[in-house]
Amino acid sequence: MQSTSDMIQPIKWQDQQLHLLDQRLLPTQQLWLNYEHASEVSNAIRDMVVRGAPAIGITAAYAVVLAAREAWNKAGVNWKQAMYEPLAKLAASRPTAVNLSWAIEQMTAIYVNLPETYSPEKALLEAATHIHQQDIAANQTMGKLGADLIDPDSMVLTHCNAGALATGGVGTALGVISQGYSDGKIKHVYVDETRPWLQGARLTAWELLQGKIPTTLQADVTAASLMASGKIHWVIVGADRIAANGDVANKIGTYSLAVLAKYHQVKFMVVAPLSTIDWQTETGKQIEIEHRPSREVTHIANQQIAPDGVKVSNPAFDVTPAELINAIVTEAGVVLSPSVTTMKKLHKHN
Ligand SMILES: CSC[C@@H](O)[C@@H](O)C(=O)COP(=O)(O)O
Repeated sequence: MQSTSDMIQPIKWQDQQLHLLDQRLLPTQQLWLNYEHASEVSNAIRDMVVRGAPAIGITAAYAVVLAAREAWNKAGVNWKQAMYEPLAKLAASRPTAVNLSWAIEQMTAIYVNLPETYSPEKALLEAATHIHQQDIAANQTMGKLGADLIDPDSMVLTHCNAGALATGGVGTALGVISQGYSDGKIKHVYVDETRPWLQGARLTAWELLQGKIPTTLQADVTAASLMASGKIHWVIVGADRIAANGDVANKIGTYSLAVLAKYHQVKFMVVAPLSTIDWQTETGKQIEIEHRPSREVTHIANQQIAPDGVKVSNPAFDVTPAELINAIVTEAGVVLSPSVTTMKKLHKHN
């Protein structure tokens, strides 16, 4: 499989520290930041040093290890109580990507059963590493399952960044695209720049070029005329949270692409691990949408582009109704025409 991730691994645990590739500076600078304190990792997630739902979940799992070490050093046998505050801050760092609370729940389920009388660090590091490895394996499986749905010589459009930078492995949407390219299913990828944070221009275009996959970057507003020209066969995106009925929260602009795709008879694929499915949330209407600072819209690369004092709306995500989606690809299988009923086949795997 042609991989865009041979050189890209945004999250590393080394020398008892968490190392994150600062995604705010890509593609022009590659700077690694080191973390020893859980509260600093919470700030890193909030400030988008690391972003993308699965990557946020993996980072959070390692942050729980740091929180446990600090709790043990500070409170000794009372370390479990001392975990509450740092984990509450971690859980609040970004609200929409469910992988964050999923990872904290997985780690909590481990630590509640650990003895109080010795350091929890080793056991929790094993659990965090397992979450990381699981995501790498899920990416590989999803890549194959998604690529199998695509006809040879297809052209695809992707939005935001759902690649190696957003996950532990080759990526979700970009995992399918990499696999599809090496299988001869995909011959060209169009990438939305993804205003306002420009994940597409800064991250996805960079990853695809490293994988030597033929790529065209375009302004988000180009999608309609591109589809009308007949050049796009699939839109392939990731997800931040999938409700039990198959509604999908993903980067703002995903919903408009799904509406456009329906109108132009272009197929629409969502690729996400099981950790992105929130079975407690019945429909997309209940998903909390993060609103981010105005400055992301009024400025580009620290350059002001809007008048002082203008009112700004900056929702980071939108919800695509299940009825606009042709396939949800997970590591446990593909759900075609997602709905409450068809999604049920995945539930037994969670
Ligand atoms: C595999 S990542 C899927 C999503 O997390 C991705 O498409 C996305 O919307 C990321 O948003 P971001 O705000 O950059 O964290």
